Amino acid sequence: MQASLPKSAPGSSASDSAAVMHFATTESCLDINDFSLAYAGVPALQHLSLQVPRHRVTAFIGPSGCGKSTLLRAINRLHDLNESVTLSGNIQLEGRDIHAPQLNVAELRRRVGMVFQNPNPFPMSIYENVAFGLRLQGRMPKRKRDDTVEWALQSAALWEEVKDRLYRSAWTLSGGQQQRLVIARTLAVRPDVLLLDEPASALDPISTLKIEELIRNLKSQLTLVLVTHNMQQAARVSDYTAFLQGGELVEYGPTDSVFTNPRLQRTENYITGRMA
Ligand SMILES: Nc1ncnc2c1ncn2[C@@H]1O[C@H](COP(=O)(O)OP(=O)(O)OP(=O)(O)O)[C@@H](O)[C@H]1O
Repeated sequence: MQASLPKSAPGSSASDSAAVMHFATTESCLDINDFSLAYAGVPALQHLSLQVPRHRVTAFIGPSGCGKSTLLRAINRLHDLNESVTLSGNIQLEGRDIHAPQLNVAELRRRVGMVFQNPNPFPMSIYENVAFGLRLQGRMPKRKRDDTVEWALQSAALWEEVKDRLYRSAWTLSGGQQQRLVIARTLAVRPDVLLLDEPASALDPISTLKIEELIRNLKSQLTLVLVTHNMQQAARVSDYTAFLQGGELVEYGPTDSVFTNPRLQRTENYITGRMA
C-alpha cells in the first residue's frame, strides 16, 4: 500500500499542508472532509481533511488540547447531546455521511466501537460484559452466543486468562485485563472500526505492551484509530500518523516518514520533544 502524500514544502502553513491528505492507491474506511467543530463558538477542530485507510492503524498525536479526542469522539457522534457543539464539513464511513439524517446512530456505534482511557467494564460477569452488545441485538441461540463470546475474548488475547472464571465479576480482573475485556466487549458486535482514546495510559508497562500487541494483531480484522500522547507507542503500533496542533492537521503520512523524516519543522519539534 502506497500513500500519496501531500506536496508541501517545509515551513508551509498548516492549512496548506493539511489541504489534501489523500491515499491515492489505498481504500479508505473513513473520509474526513473539511471538518470543523466548535464548542460554544470556540473552534476545537478547523478544516480537517484526511482519509483513514482500511485495515491499518492510524495514530492521532499532538499536544494537549489540540483536538485529538474531539476528532475521535466526532467519528462516533458522541457530541450529539452537547447542544453547544457546532460542526461543518463531513465525516464519511465507507462512503456514507455519518451525520446524514436517515443514518441510524445505534448502528453507527455498533460499526464504530470506542475504548476509553480508563477501563470501564460493566458491573456484571466477564461473560455478560462480552455478551452485552449481542443481547441488545436481539435473540441469539446460546451456543452461538457462547461461541461469539469465546471468539471475542480470543481476539482480545484474554481467553486463556479468563476461560475458567467467565462467571466471576469483571471487576476481579486487573486493570490491563479489564481493558482487554472492554476491547472484547466492543469486538463482539463485529465493528468495522475501533477508536482507542489513550487505551493504555492508565496501565502498567507490561499491560501496555499487551494492548499494543493486540492493536497490531487486530488490524487484520478491522480499522483502528489510536489517540496517544506516547510518541514511542505511536511509532511502535501505527502505520499512519496524523499530527494535530491547535485544532489543525499539520502533517499526515506513513508513520515511518512522520517520525524519521517529518516534512514540517513543527512536526519535528513535537516528536523530538522540543515542544510540549
Ligand atoms: N465538552 C467540551 N466543552 C468545551 N470545550 C471542550 C470540550 N471538550 C474539549 N474542549 C476543548 O476543545 C479543545 C480540544 O480538546 P480535546 O480534548 O479534543 O484535546 P486533546 O488533544 O484530546 O487533549 P488531551 O491530549 O489533553 O486529551 C480544548 O481546548 C478543550 O478545552
